[in-house]
Amino acid sequence: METVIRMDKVIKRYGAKTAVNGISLQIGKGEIFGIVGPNGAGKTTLIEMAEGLRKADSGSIRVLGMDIADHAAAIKERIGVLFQATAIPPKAKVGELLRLFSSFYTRNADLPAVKRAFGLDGKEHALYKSLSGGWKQRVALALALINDPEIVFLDEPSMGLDPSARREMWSMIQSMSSEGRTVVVTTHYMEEAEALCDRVAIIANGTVMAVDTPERLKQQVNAPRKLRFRHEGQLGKEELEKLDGVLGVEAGPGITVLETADMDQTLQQLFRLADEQGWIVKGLQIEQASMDDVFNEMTRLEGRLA
Ligand SMILES: Nc1ncnc2c1ncn2[C@@H]1O[C@H](COP(=O)(O)OP(=O)(O)OP(=O)(O)O)[C@@H](O)[C@H]1O
Repeated sequence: METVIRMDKVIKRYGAKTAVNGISLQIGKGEIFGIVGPNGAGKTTLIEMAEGLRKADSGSIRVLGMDIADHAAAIKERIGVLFQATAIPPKAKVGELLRLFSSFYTRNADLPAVKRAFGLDGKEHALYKSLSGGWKQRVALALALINDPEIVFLDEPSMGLDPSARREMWSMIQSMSSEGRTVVVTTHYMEEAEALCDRVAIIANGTVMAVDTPERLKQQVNAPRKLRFRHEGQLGKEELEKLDGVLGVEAGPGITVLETADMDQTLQQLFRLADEQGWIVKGLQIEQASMDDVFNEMTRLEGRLA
């Protein structure tokens, strides 16, 4: 895959605070790449350095094959940025905003197509400030595409949106990617990273803790997994607690949940025990680690290293 963003040992300090501490990342053409991390992890600083809005103290950032330190103007022509609501003139009408932002670039998208894509056809005369949060965000996304960018940077695109507006936002971001654009998105929401992103970098304290697909991140994490099953016959809670790897047992009426640190061992021993005691395991479900588990594990690990 062609690399469109390459960061090498990037460092950014604000006085005594090191906000980005030697980050190296490569992002491929057409990827939806997520950057997640707790508050103050350095997400905005990182993304704004790649946009050319902040300067790195050391290391290099190449965007579309050019060094951002030398070619910021040329790169800005070819990237799109999600403007925060506060950066958009509130008394402007939607149509005026689209024309105004178009005038900032020499290269322009097909405006009617952008309006159609974001459902803004009937909204040209609406005042930006009169729109709901979801519609404001549609306008901001349309503005981010106004120069037909190859890469779109979205810093917290679904902040403050309700769940249905958030889902609409996801599908608009997916369309950007299916048009061949690369999308770099920061988020606090692990479920968003999982639903949307091809790969995710988890950052904490200015450092990359892990980069991979959500699926592989979940497989790597050492979080306890759950085994949920129904059973026929009398089963002893104490014996279940003694199985290798078991951390906890919730034995409700008809349903039992085992939390285990060693799924393979627990599974084998569970069936052996059922056999010995003469009861039957039914409807067995294995609950995977979630992206929240991944996030908690990675940030906990970072706390231990810091
Ligand atoms: N302009 C600045 N001057 C001084 N310190 C800053 C500045 N911008 C960010 N910081 C500090 O750098 C660290 C990283 O901030 P940054 O905004 O990049 O993190 P973030 O991961 O985007 O956080 P959030 O999720 O809260 O937006 C924080 O400790 C923050 O206080």
